[in-house]
Amino acid sequence: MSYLELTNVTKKINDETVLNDINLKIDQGKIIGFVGTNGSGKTMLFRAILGLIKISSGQVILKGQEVGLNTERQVNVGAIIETPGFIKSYTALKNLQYLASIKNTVGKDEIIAAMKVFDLEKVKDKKVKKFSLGMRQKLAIVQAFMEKQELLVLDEPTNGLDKESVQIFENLMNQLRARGVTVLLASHDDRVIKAVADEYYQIDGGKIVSD
Ligand SMILES: Nc1ncnc2c1ncn2[C@@H]1O[C@H](COP(=O)(O)OP(=O)(O)OP(=O)(O)O)[C@@H](O)[C@H]1O
Repeated sequence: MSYLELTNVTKKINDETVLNDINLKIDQGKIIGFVGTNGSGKTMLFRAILGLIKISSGQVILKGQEVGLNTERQVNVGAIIETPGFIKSYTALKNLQYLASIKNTVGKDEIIAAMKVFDLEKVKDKKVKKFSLGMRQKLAIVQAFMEKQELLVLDEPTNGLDKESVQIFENLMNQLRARGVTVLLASHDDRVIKAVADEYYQIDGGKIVSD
């Protein structure tokens, strides 16, 4: 059985079919890209994989467990889905410590080590409200991998990142792959995806149109 398997996944909202009979099999330890224009269904697909929406029909199975709205996930998943919801009056470090306190698997030292990937340890005591868009995005990437999550679901992770930071992101993806982490990566910019993904799929109108 594949690590992640989607079978006939369809999501209808009112009269619109936003995911249309998606079938996917993804092996552990791969970086899989999803490319598509605005509104093609990438975020909705990720919501279905994360169990954030009730799909209209079909099935999502992650590591042998069906993903649903009311099931507690066994797999530790890191995600960036839409605008990261940090507490703006908290510092960067306090935000990450707060998120880490939910599972309580990593402490301050590990969090700071993860921040160092993007040089964020220098601004760890700065409040997130004073962060630029790119800095927030880097913080979102850090929260997605800082607990050594085994699956990362990253929607437009390089949004707002400068060239140098995109390069750091690409290096990070290669390091995570070497550690056996599985990454799903969506972007309307196929450059990053082509640079890091083992395979990628094109999504159009809620359908996978090519791979
Ligand atoms: N809350 C919602 N209610 C109704 N329709 C929605 C909702 N959210 C998304 N949609 C529709 O679902 C479709 C897929 O949207 P989705 O957000 O998955 O696209 P996307 O590929 O992630 O686009 P982008 O590149 O802009 O992030 C679009 O047609 C959109 O209008």
